Amino acid sequence: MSDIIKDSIKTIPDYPKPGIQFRDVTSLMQNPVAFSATIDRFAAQYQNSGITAIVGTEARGFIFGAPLAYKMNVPFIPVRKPGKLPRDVISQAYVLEYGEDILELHTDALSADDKVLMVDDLLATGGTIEATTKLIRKLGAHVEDACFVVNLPELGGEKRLTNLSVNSFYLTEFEGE
Ligand SMILES: O=P(O)(O)OC[C@H]1O[C@H](OP(=O)(O)OP(=O)(O)O)[C@H](O)[C@@H]1O
Ligand SMILES: Nc1ncnc2[nH]cnc12
Repeated sequence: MSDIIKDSIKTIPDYPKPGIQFRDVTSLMQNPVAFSATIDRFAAQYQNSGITAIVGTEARGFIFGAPLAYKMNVPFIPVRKPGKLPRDVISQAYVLEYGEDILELHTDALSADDKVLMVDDLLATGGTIEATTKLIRKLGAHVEDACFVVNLPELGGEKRLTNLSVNSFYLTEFEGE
């Protein structure tokens, strides 16, 4: 069956390293019908969910998180790579499918009253979203859910989120392709 979201995502073999099948959402963003369908499907999933803030992780989490926050009329909170946020921050180290890094969040961005939806383009090993979950919880806020355009089930991120007691939602999956 044709799926406008999955069909609009290109796969680039051996990028950025040999053995990685890179699922490229820039081709989805180039297609306005696919891009708006993506944001509309996330918004439909979370309408009436009581979400008070959306957290998106640099860089591709910004691309989907900011329009969703606009559509849901809630704040958009960026989680950024080190040294990019100007006020007081908390930090969290993490490991990726092809490297390692640190993520940061402004200390005044969230409070204990917040019910947070995390948004990213893709779930692979789950390292990025686990680090983002830890940052949000360090501020005392509640992680309500995580949503992704793409899940790569073979890389184990979904299991990692289950272990963290975080519900997850995906628009499409690539498995053995
Ligand atoms: O589940 P994981 O194994 O953590 O991988 C998924 C993360 O990797 C990619 O970001 P990347 O760190 O490549 O940065 P970018 O968004 O700046 O391209 C992607 O946008 C996710 O955030
Ligand atoms: N295979 C992959 N494709 C696109 N982005 C990614 N981020 C981590 N793994 C990825």
